[in-house]
Amino acid sequence: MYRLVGFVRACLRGLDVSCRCRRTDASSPERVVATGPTSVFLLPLEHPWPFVLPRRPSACHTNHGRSQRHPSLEDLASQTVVCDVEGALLRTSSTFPYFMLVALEAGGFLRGLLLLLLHPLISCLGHEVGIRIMVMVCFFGLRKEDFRVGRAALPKFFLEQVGLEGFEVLRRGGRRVCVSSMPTVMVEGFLKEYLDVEVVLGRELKLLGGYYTGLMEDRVIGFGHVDLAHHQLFTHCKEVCLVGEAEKRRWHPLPSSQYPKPLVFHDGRIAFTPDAISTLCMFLWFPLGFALAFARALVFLCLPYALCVPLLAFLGMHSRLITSDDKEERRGDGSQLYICNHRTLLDGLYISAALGRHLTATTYSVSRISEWFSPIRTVRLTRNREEDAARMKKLVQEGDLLVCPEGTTCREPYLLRFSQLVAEISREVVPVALESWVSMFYGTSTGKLKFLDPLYFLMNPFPCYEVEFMARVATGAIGGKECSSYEMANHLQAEIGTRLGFQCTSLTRKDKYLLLAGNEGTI
Ligand SMILES: O=P(O)(O)OC[C@H](O)CO
Repeated sequence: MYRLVGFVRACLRGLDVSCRCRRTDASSPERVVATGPTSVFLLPLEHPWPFVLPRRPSACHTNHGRSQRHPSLEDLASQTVVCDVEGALLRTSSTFPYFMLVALEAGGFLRGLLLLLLHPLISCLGHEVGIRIMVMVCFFGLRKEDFRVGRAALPKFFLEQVGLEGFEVLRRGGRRVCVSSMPTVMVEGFLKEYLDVEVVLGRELKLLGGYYTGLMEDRVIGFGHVDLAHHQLFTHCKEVCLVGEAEKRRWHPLPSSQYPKPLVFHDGRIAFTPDAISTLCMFLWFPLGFALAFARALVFLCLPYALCVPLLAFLGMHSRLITSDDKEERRGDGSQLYICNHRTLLDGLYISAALGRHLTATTYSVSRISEWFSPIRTVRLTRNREEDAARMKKLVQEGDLLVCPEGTTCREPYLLRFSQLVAEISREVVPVALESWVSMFYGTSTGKLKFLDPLYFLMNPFPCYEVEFMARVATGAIGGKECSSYEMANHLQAEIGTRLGFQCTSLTRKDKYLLLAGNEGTI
C-alpha cells in the first residue's frame, strides 16, 4: 500500500527525482551555468568584505581574481554572506513551482491553469520576461492584506528545496543577506522566519488601492544589466563561490531536523511541488478525483462500518489498525473517553470505523456544512472551560466520546499542547495515536472554505490513515503517584508523541492561527 503511495508521490515529483538521479562531471563546463538575470541591484553591504554566492558566476569568474569553487568556511562568523536564493541556496533554480503555488493558493485553480498554459511560452522567453509574466498572472488583482501564502504555504516548499551544502555556508555567516529575483513577499517569510536571514532583497510589487497590479517596481539602483550588477557586487567581495546547476543537483536536501526553526505549521491545499508536469497531472486528475470523492463520501455516509472499510479500501482509501492483543481498550462499555492527536476532520470517522460503532466527537471550528454531513454525532465546544467540562462530562456518560485535546489539526510530526480538560472529565481515557498521509491535497485549512476540507482529503488518489489504540490510562495518577490534570495532559501528549515519534510542543491553536491566518482561530 505505502509503496503505491510512494510511487504516486514520486510521480508527482517526477521532475525532481530525475534531476537528483542525474550525474554530471563536476569538472565539466556545465558546472557554471547562467540562470538568467537577477533583479537585485541594491546591496546594503555594511561589512566591508561580504562573502558572495552568486547565481551567475561566469562573467565574474573571468574578471575576478578571487573566485573559487568552494568557500573557506573558517572565519565566516565575522563576515557577511550574500547568497542568491534560487542560484545558490535552493537545489533547483526554477521558480515556476513557487509562482504556481501563489497562483493556486492565493488566486485559485483557474489562475493556476492560466499559468500552466503559459508555461511553454515562459520557458522560451528570457528569465526576466518570464518572471514578469508570472508575477502578472499570479499577483494581478490580489489584495495585499489578504496575501498570506508567503508565510503560510511557501516556506514548506522552499525548505524542502534548500541544499544542505549551500545552507552550511549561509548559516556560518555573521550576517546573512539573501537576494532573489522573486517578489520579496514570496521569499521573505521563509528566509527570515525559518533560516534566520537578516536582510532579504527581492522584487517589490506595485500596488493600487491596496491591490497588486501585477507589475514590479523598477530597480532601486539600476546598473543596466545583471552581469554588470554582479561585477559591481563582486568588487566588494573578499571571496566568491561559484555554484553551477550540475553541482547543485548533487547537493543533499537540508534535513528537517537541521531547520534553524522547526516547520510546525503550514497552510494551503497543495501537497506536492507543483512543477509543470505535476500540475498538469493534478488538473487531469480533477474529474476523476471529484467523482471518487463523491463515491467515497457516499460509502462513508450510507454503509455500515463492516462494509464501508473494505469498500473504501477498494476505492483507494487505505487504513491500518494497530491494537493490542486483548482489544480491551476497543471493547469499552459504551461510555469510554477516547483522545487522539488531530490530523484531519476525518479522525473521528476512522476511529469509529476501527471501533465498529459510532461515537460522539467534540468540535470547535468545524463548518456547519461538515457537521450536517457528518455520519457521526458532533458537539460544539465553546472554549469556556466550565461549560465545556460540564458538556463533555455529560456526553461521556451518554456514550463513547472522542476529544482531540490539541483543539486543532497539525500536519507535521508535532503535537500541540493538550487541554487539561481531558484529564478532568473521566477517570480513565484510551489514547489513540493517528497518522495520515496525502499526496495531492491537504484536507485541512485555516481559511474561510473549511467546509471543503473533507472533499479535498477524499480527492487524494490514495489517502492513508493509521489508527493505533493505546493502553487505557487512569487519569488520577502517573506511575502510582497522584498527579494534577496539567501533568496528566502532558503525560498523555508524551505517550502519544512517543508512540508516533512526534515531537511534543507547547504550541496552541492560537499560535497556529496567528501565524497562518492572522487571527486567533476563534469563530
Ligand atoms: O480546522 P482546525 O484544524 O482548526 O480543527 C478543526 C477541529 O476539528 C476543531 O474542532
